[in-house]
Parts: sequence; C-alpha cells; structure tokens
Amino acid sequence: MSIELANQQSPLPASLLPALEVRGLVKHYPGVKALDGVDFHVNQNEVLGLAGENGAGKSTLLKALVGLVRPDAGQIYVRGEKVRMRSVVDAANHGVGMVFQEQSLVPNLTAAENIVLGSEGPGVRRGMYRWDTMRKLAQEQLDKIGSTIDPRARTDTLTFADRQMVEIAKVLRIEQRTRFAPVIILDEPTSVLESGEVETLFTQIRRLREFASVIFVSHRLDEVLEVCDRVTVLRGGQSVGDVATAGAVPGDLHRLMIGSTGSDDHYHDSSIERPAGEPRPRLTVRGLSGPSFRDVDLDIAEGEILAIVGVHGSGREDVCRALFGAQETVAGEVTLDGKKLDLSGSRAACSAGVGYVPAERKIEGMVGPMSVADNMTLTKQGVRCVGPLVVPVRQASVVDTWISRLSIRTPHRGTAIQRLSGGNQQKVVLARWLVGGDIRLLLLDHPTRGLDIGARSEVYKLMRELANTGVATLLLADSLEEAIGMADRIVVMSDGRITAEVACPSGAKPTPLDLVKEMV
Ligand SMILES: Nc1ncnc2c1ncn2[C@@H]1O[C@H](COP(=O)(O)OP(=O)(O)OP(=O)(O)O)[C@@H](O)[C@H]1O
Repeated sequence: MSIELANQQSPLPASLLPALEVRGLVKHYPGVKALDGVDFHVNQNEVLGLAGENGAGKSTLLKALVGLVRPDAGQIYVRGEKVRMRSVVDAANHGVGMVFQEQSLVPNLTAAENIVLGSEGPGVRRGMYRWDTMRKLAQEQLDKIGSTIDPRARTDTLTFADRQMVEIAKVLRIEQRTRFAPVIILDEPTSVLESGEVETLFTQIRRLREFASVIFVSHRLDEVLEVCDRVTVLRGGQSVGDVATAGAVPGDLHRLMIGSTGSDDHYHDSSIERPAGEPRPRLTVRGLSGPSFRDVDLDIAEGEILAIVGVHGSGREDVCRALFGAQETVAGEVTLDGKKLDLSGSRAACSAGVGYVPAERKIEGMVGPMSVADNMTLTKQGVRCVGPLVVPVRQASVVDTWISRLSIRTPHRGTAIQRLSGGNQQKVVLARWLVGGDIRLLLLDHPTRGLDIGARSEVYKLMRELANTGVATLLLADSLEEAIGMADRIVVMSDGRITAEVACPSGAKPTPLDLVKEMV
C-alpha cells in the first residue's frame, strides 16, 4: 500500500483535511469513458450528495472508492494520504465502506451474525463462535445508529428498511480497522423505501454525521437536498459543479445534471387525450385472493391509469404479480376485454397482451449477459422474424428506434445489458413491452425506480401516450406524488385488502395528505 501526502507544500491541520478526496479519476470501458477525470471531496462530518443522470458515472466512481473498479488514472486520498483501493478490504482498512443497492446480507443468518460476519474478532475463539459475544458486538453496532432491531432476528424476517439498517451497522464495523472516522457510502438507499422509512433513514444519516462522513447517492433530488450538506453533480463522467444545499432547489441540481434548463413539471398532465365517450372496461378483477391479499376487486377501463398505494406488506406488489401469472392465487376471477385471463403463468399473460415491469429489475426483469437488443425483444419474437426466419435487420431497426426514443445510453444494441448503468437497464426493460405495440394491460411496479428526472419524464410521457391508445395501466408508484400526478384513480391497500378509493381526475387532484389520511 503506497502512501503519499496530498498537501506536502502547505499541510492543513488534520481536522481540516477532507475525509476523502478524488483527483482526475479516469475509467474506460469498451466504447465508454465512464469516468473522465472526476474531482470531488467529502469533508469530515459532512453528508455529501452525489447526483447525475443515468450513466453519469456515479456507480463507477463509488466502486472505485471501495476497490471494486480499478481506475485507469487519477488519485484517491484519505485524510491527505494517497491510497490505492485494490479491494473492499483495502478500502475498509482505510475506513471507507459502502452499503450497496442490492443488499448483501445472508438471509438465513441472524442480524447479529450478518453484522459480525467477516470481522468476528472476539466473537470467535479457538475456531468456535461465541454467540453471546457476537450478539454484544452486533448490539453495539446497532446502538451506534440508534436501531432497535433485535440482533437475534433472522435477516429474512426483517423488512427491507430494517435490513438496510443491518447493512449500515455492518459497514460501521470498519471502524475497528482504522483510527480515523469512517466514510460511509450509501448508493440509492431510499429507492425501495416508503416515505416513513425514508425519514427513519435520514435520522440515522444525521446521527452518522456526528462521527463519520457520508456519501449519499439518489435520483430523488428533493431528498438529496433535504439530507445532504453539499451536492457534487456528475455529468458525462466529470464533476460539473458543487451546490451547497441551503436554499437550493431541485431545479438547480437538474440544470447542472443535464447542462441546460430542464422542466421540473415532469408529471405534465396536459398530454392526456382520453377517447370521447364512455371508456370500455378493460380489466375486471373480482374476489382475487392469494397468500398475501384477499377479496381484491379492481376495474381498469381502456386508457385508464390506476395506481395502488399502500405501505410495505399491503399486498399490492403481489396483486400486480398475480395479474401477470407470477404469484399464486387461491380464488377470484379476472377478465381482460371480457375474456377470462389465464393466471397460471407469465407466458399466458404475455400472449393475452399483459406486460409487467418488475421492481426487482436485476432478478426478474432482465437476462444480464444477453444483449440490449435481445432483452428488448425477449417476449416479441415477431419483431425479429419474418415468418419462421430470423431477420436481424428487422430487430435492429426496431431496437434502435427505442434506444433513441428513450435515450438509452449504450455503446451498441449488441452490448450485454449488464454493462449498462442501472437506469438504462430499466429503460430497456420498459421498452420490451412497447416494441410489439400490442399491449393491452401494463403492470408497472415502480417503473421509475433508479431513473433520473429526464428518463422519468420520458416514462411518464410514454405512459400517457399508451393510455391515449387505450392501454390500461396498473401503477405502483415510487411516491405518493407520482401516483397522484399520473393516475386517474387511486386505490389504497392495507393488510391485503382494498380499503379506499380516491378519484384523481386531471384538474381536481387530491393532495398527498388526503391519501395519507386514507392509508392510516
Ligand atoms: N462493467 C461495465 N462494462 C461496460 N460499461 C460499463 C460498465 N459499468 C458501467 N458502464 C458504463 O459506464 C457508464 C457509467 O455507468 P454508471 O453505472 O457508473 O452510471 P450511473 O451514474 O451510476 O448510472 P445510474 O444512475 O443509471 O445507475 C455507462 O455508460 C455504463 O453503460
């Protein structure tokens, strides 16, 4: 490990040195310069936001900071010392740790075991686990962030939000390895949290700031401004600006992100042109029951967008999956355009004209090693064939149209989807249901998760265009504001049942508070 001082000429007092600093970091991938000379720093006891459009280079930068990506050029300094991060362990030894978007806990171990795993210390003696000591060590970590999670609870019984707390407690174990305050990186930690859980996380982040530095990455600019002291904006692999959050508004960040004046009015209601006359019913659900939902009745008309809101455990995700044949049901009847919908599997759903964008994109939504083009046309073989013959040029032209229409950042249509940034992968998954042009019901489970503002606007526009052609949409939105902005009608689910319905017509939208009242 080579160490070199960053400020040999005029060393600053140790307390004023940045906790972490990056200068001129460069990383090439085939056909892409993911990092193009990034400079940024996070001060001691500071919460620094990192914002940027999909593909701006945020994840690559974070991975370089924890030794998962080897930069081609540039330097990283920890408290003024030049360091090389060759692995996660190297980073931990320098007090830098990351909580990943895809959680890394072992599900059938307890919270305590997960927290201590890999740095057991006195938790193991002569090769034997000392359970009481492990629990005590884990409890100390949980106490640091003020968490009340039982260290004996199995991780797979915890909510997503609690699992995230366990991850943070685990990452804080790096404190044992260094005499300095740690730098904790949170990569899109709020993307799957409900609003109450976000508030809890923010409380923990403020607590962390008392003894650590935090780098916080999110596409939700209002959240970035709420919890961070300062925000560094990345564009095209470069840092293009630093914004102090006091007094700043999301538009300030957005302008830097896209390099021009953008519109924050991303729900823009005006493009709705419902067909004249009484819309015909498209989806009818009666008495649908499954392991986590009961007696669900729903109607969605042609061209209607219906949002279901509810907290974790409300059952709404499972209803959505059930309508795609991906979740078992025990009772109920579902019809699409008057015909019984076969819920036995996703193949039947696809051929009936049902599309599904799952929230767990990496697990359910894409085949990582396959190309962008093949992922996009996965369920629409007709797009690539004339009769029984595969005609690649036909696939190419359709795929290129959607790459350009959704501004998907990919070196080529033949690039493996796993090489794209998270937001661009999501756009490909969404485009899959648009290429055939024969969709009748679209089930969208958090379709804008991980998308930047520009891409989100594009998705909203597409949803409206599809609605205008008669597609019925069931939306599980990322926020109450998104549900209100996009839906014509909202139903509330709680404990597996529908408990309320709120009209949401253009020009007479309810407020988030109106919805919250129905949800409690
Ligand atoms: N393993 C890889 N191989 C090839 N290209 C990659 C790889 N990882 C990232 N890239 C490319 O590098 C660029 C930056 O990607 P990165 O994931 O860092 O962006 P991001 O800002 O985190 O985006 P998002 O907000 O969508 O997650 C993108 O063009 C992406 O396609």
